[in-house]
Amino acid sequence: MTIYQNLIAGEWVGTNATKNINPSDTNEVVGLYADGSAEDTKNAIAAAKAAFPAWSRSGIWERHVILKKTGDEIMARKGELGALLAREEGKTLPEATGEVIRASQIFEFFAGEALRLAGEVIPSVRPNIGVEITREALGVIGIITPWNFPIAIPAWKIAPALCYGNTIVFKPAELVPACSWAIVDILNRAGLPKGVLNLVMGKGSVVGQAMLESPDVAGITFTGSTGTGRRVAAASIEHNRKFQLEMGGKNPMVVLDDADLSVAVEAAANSGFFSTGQRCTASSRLIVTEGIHDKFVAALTDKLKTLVVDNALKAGTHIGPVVDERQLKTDTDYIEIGKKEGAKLAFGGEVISRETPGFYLQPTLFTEATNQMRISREEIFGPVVSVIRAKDYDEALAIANDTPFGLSAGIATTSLKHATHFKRNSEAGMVMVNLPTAGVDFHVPFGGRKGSSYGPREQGKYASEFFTVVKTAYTLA
Ligand SMILES: NC(=O)C1=CN([C@@H]2O[C@H](COP(=O)(O)OP(=O)(O)OC[C@H]3O[C@@H](n4cnc5c(N)ncnc54)[C@H](OP(=O)(O)O)[C@@H]3O)[C@@H](O)[C@H]2O)C=CC1
Ligand SMILES: O=C(O)CCC(=O)C(=O)O
Repeated sequence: MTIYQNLIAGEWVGTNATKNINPSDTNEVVGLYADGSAEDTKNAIAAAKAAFPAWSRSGIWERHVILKKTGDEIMARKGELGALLAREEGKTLPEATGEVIRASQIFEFFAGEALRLAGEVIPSVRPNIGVEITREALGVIGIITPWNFPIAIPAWKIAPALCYGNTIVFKPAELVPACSWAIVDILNRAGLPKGVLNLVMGKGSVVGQAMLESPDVAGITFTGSTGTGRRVAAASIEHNRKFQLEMGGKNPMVVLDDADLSVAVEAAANSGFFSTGQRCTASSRLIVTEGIHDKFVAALTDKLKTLVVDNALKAGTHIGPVVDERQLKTDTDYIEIGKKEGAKLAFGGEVISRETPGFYLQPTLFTEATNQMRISREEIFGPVVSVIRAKDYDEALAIANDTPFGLSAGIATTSLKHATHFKRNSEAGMVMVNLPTAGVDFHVPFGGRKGSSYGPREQGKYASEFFTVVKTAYTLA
């Protein structure tokens, strides 16, 4: 098997490799991907540093063309890349293809943004002096991404970094290197100068750690677990480096007595179980008021009975496998914790076998949970959801906000008064009314509050806040 190599200073390098395994069929090796070293990371950082002066002063048309070409190629290859994503991560083919389309749209969006870079010219408070406010590129950006969105998250970090004139060292999650390799290959062929984008696949504890320790990395954008996020923060403060963290969620969805039952059930099933619950925006706490509680639980349970858990590539599959054995163990451990805590297992809870050997878990619903249980407080990151009773809207809102996280929050209601109040008073970065808590647009800000996020928002034009530094220049006329 050929080894998909790392890209360092414009050269494909690396002979050590790890296997990328398909979680729907563990007999299948998706490919062999380079296992980079700390030395590789240092070389990549040096290459990015050397490429920075020229790229940060490159013309906006050059950046536009490269980003546009990349978006176009990703879209043209959406079927093939969608299948690759489904094979390496376990998302169903329609979900994976949707994610590939989203990555393409992100590149198209930032291709447009490159042509809209602008500053401000304003008068000084002193006579005969002009003031210019501009945004300049930050420098070498370290990009560390998780396994759950193998193409969209790299896209929404790489595209703005390049658009605003930064150079990059990119370390994807070890479990899902294939889509990352593919977009780096596309960008490289689209004409990026050598050293502007460097790919170092390998272990977080080796490649990621070497990035954290380098004084030459001016900014790190990270998505992943809270534990690793804290390491990124501590190391970055040491180097006076800018950093941006997107971490976990324990996102609530409130269902009120006046909700449209079918809207509420669709939103809850999508939020909690699609993408196998492996989304930081997934809703794993359904907070349901007394009047609709029993009807809602019955209808959601009926819906879960119809969902097919199977190989991600198979037509008709609604829920693919869990990403790997370690995450499956985390999920099943939490199911045991939920039972011991006294929550009622209303549906699922079992690991299941399919035609191909993989990490298949039934969608799992607990009822009679309280917000103090560990299953209600800690991010599980699997298809495991709890229903918590609330006596009325006020109590439901209080429970929704009683969490260390604050990424997204949803409400199912037909009341304008409650929807408006919830949008205003939810302590989350993203609020959804009669919609799933997961599945966001590519052109508007993404991010949360409290323990979920740190630093400026990602995506849309708000991304410039992280990827640039502001300069104020005064000139005597
Ligand atoms: N908010 C989100 O979107 C996500 C949240 N999670 C949460 O995190 C849990 C664990 O997932 P996991 O993949 O282990 O998350 P991690 O935080 O370990 O992984 C995220 C990224 O950080 C890298 N990394 C790991 N250790 C270091 C380090 N010391 N220095 C720098 N980079 C490092 C990883 O590399 P490598 O993969 O090679 O180890 C990966 O690229 C999940 O169960 C879930 O709760 C996970 C993914 C996404
Ligand atoms: O819900 C989405 O669309 C994005 C979720 C996400 O970015 C994540 O889970 O990391």
